[in-house]
Amino acid sequence: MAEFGVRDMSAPLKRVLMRRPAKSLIDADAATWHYGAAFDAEKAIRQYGDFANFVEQSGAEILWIEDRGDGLADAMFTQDPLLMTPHGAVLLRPGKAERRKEVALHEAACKKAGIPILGRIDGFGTVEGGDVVWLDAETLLIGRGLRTNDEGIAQLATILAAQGVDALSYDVPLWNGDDACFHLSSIVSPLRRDLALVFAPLLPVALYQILQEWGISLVEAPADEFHASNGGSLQVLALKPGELVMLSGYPKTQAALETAGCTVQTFEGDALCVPCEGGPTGLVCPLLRSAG
Ligand SMILES: NC(=[NH2+])NCCC[C@H](N)C(=O)O
Repeated sequence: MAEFGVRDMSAPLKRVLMRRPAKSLIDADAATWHYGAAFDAEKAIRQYGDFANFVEQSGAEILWIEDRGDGLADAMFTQDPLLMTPHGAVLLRPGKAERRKEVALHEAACKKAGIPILGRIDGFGTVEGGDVVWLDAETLLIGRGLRTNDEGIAQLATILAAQGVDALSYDVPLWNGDDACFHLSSIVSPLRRDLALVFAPLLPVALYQILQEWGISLVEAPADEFHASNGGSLQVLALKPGELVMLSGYPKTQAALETAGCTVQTFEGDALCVPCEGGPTGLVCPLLRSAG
C-alpha cells in the first residue's frame, strides 16, 4: 500500500506530519507572532497534548517534526507549508514571511519518509495549506487572500495540471485585516464526502454554488461561536468520515454537527487555537488518507 496520498479531506486519516510545540512556543513573543491576549505557552502545550492524543487514538501514524528551539513558533500548524496530492507532495510558500523557513522542515520529513516531491512554490508566489481544500481527486479549491496570491495559485495550478488535477480559486475575505490569519479553511470544513461545515455569511457565492453542484450538504456554523472562537469553531478535523475533532466550548456548533449525524470529540484550545489563530485542521498535515 502507498504510504502517501490525499484526495479528499475526510477519508480515514492514516499518516500525518505534526510538530508538538515546545521551546519555540515558550520563547515566542506574542506581538511578533500576532498571538492574542489569551496566549499561554505552557497551557497551550498541554492542550496540544490532548489534541495529539485524539489523533494517536484514531490509529493514524504520526511522523513528528521536533521543536528543539528553532524559533519557529507557528510551525505547530503543520497544515500550511505542504500540500499532499494523490501523487506526491508540493512544497508551498507561506504568505506569512516569518513562516517561510518551515518549508525546509517538511521537505526533510518527506525525504526521510520517501515521499516524492512533485514541485514547489517559489519566487513571489505564496500558497498556504489552510487555503486549499480537496473536493475530489481531480479538483482542488484554492482560496486567494492574504496568504495565497495569484502567482502562487498559477504555479500550483501548473504543478497540478501535470497530474490531471483542476485548481479552482475563490477570493477569501479580508476579515480581521493584514496581520490576522484567515484561510479558505476558515470558512469551509469538509466533514464527509457529502457534508461540510461552513460560515455562510463569508462564503463566496461561487464556492457556495460549487458545493451545491457537488451535492454537498452544508451545516451552518453559529455566528456567535464563530466570532467568540476567532474562527476556530469552524476548523473541524475529520479523523474519518463524520468522526470529528473540534474545540470545546462551542456547544451550538457541536450540536449542529451531531444533528447532521457526526460524532464529535472535543479538546480545550482557549490558550492554543484561539489566540494562535488556527484550529484542529491547521495542527495536522495529512500525508495519507485512505479511500473513504
Ligand atoms: N491552517 C491553519 N489553520 N493555519 C493556522 C495558522 C496560524 C498561524 N498563527 C499563522 O498565522 O499562520
